[in-house]
Amino acid sequence: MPQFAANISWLYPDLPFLDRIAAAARDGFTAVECTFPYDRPLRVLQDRLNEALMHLVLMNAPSGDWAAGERGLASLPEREADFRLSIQLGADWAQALACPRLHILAGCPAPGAHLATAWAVYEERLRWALEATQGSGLTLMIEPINAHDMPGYLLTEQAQAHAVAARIGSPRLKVQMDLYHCQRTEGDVLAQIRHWLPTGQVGHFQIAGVPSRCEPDQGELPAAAALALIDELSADTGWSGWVGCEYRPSRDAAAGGTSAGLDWLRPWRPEATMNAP
Ligand SMILES: O=C(O)C(=O)[C@@H](O)CO
Ligand SMILES: [Mg+2]
Repeated sequence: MPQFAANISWLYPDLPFLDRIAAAARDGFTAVECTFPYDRPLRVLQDRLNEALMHLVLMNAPSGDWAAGERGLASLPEREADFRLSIQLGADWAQALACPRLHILAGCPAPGAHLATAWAVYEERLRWALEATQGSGLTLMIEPINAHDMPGYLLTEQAQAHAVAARIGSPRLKVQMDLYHCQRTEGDVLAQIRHWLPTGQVGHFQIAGVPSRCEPDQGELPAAAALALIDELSADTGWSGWVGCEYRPSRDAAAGGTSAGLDWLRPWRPEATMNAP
């Protein structure tokens, strides 16, 4: 059975960030993931995770000036010092929160930038990050992201990410396969899962409906078939990661919010005590 993590940067939007951990626990989740936890007190975050008996399974390293349009620093030649600091800070927080996976966003090279240089910088920075976090137990993640949501983002296709991971060749560098981005960019998501999961280079899945990015069963993503395939291939290959629920709930609080929209998850968690009726 796939294991599911609630992405608390996206789910439970009607609650304060820290309260989303307990809300996810009430809905039967045993793990959460998030994007950027850095503006909350670390100690409070630790306490909330412990109180809810919740694992944090994925977070992002700081990714530059988001408000100014930056989406990671890893491929930006002029941001080397800031990139290194972001990895050190991200790794420190991940370790303090017992989070085993740290996503490093590739970044959006400036319009007109020399792309071959951006790719070379990206690989060199990932190698540096692996070296810098050696002994931490952290797995570093790279995620192809679709160009509708993140115009200009360097890493858009599964094959690009897997080629980078294969060239670097570290068991601590894995691909974060977000089925929403994959379906929007490349389509044929079942064939993509069948192709890439057995490589051993997929370290985490994420899921959302396409194209709305709402509940996974809304829209064109074959969510149930994708999860069944992950289940089947996990049994064949021994893959045992998480599926992050990274979507924008379609129901507002008056209509039951995130919890009421979790019906799509019910077949996969028969043992869980889910709030949704
Ligand atoms: O946008 C996504 O998809 C993610 O997984 C984020 O972590 C990128 O910020
Ligand atoms: Mg994602």
